[in-house]
Amino acid sequence: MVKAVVLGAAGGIGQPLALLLKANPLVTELGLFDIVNTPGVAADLSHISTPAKVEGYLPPDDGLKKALTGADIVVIPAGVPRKPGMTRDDLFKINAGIVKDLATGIATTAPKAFVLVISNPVNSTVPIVAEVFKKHNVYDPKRLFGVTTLDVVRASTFVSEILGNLSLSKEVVVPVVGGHSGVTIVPLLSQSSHPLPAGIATSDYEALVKRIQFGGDEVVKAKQGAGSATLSMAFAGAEFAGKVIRAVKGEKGITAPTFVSLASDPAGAAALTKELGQELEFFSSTVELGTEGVVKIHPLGTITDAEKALVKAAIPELETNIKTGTNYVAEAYKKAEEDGPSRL
Ligand SMILES: NC(=O)c1ccc[n+]([C@@H]2O[C@H](COP(=O)([O-])OP(=O)(O)OC[C@H]3O[C@@H](n4cnc5c(N)ncnc54)[C@H](O)[C@@H]3O)[C@@H](O)[C@H]2O)c1
Ligand SMILES: O=C(O)C[C@H](O)C(=O)O
Repeated sequence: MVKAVVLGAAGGIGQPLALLLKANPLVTELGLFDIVNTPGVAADLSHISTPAKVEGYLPPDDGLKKALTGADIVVIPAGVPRKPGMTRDDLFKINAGIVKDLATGIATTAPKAFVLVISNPVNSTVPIVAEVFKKHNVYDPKRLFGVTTLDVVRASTFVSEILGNLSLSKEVVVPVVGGHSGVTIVPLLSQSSHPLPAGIATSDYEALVKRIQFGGDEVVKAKQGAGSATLSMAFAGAEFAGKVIRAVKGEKGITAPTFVSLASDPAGAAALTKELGQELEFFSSTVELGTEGVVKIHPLGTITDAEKALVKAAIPELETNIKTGTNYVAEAYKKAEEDGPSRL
């Protein structure tokens, strides 16, 4: 039995993600929560002939609590998307509060659930969830993931395009490490399961790296103000959620790059920290998944000088993003204490 819950389920990502989770035969219950439209989305999905029982909830009458009760895995795509000219950090002001409130709901109702954060800026929203869970004394770093799978999906697609064979894209595996925004997105193309053409021009390699790092901008620009990636994100989110579910059900050897706390595997973190040359609280690296979540954080391994430079360039922004999330929760709790009795 697996209950999956989507928070933000009526949105551009939420709806197709809920569809793909409904199509996953391992999901037996699907809880959908949003501030609008979930009863309609749930009624629609409930007619699909797969095992999951679907329920939609809204905020009145404790909808969040009802959606989360009994949750095994919670995926969060709630929040505002970018418009042209915005960075993911520009979303922080609105999305930080949304994610903090939803994390409070999870901490109080489903503290053992695996939590997959899609809401941007991921480099900051994941630390927000961690800090809220710490405040509620329910933090298990092995169970919290920032979803960076879209970067991996893009890398597979763009590499297979360069290799002239899109049908390869399902098989092409490129570790993408670091974080999920601009220069913090670091594709390790030297470790691609399918090497780039021998003698690829430096300018072509650099253009590919840039396209993977800024693939989100391509979609934001093409949507002309109507939002950011939704369908490709739903595909990526369902892919990652599917891996977590399979691992939790006991399948061995499942790995994926994902943005995790380095406290989730201190031994793996020690090796990674040595490679990075400094400590970071969160980092996206290839992670082995198991029944309790993170089993092992893999090191970067052998990488080229160009990739070392990309990793180095990612670190300052990652550090700032992580601090932004952590400080936000500290300040919110401090303010709540000063203001007196609160709902935190
Ligand atoms: N991690 C990634 O790779 C990745 C990829 C694409 C988009 N995103 C991010 O995902 C988020 C959602 O994008 P979208 O295109 O689906 O946006 P959207 O506006 O289409 O949908 C967001 C949904 O969240 C809901 N929502 C708002 N406040 C809520 C709350 N307090 N509780 C529950 N639901 C709430 C809205 O009602 C809406 O239905 C954005 O922050 C976007 O930047 C992340
Ligand atoms: O680009 C965005 O804002 C959405 C998402 O993070 C993406 O990578 O497509």
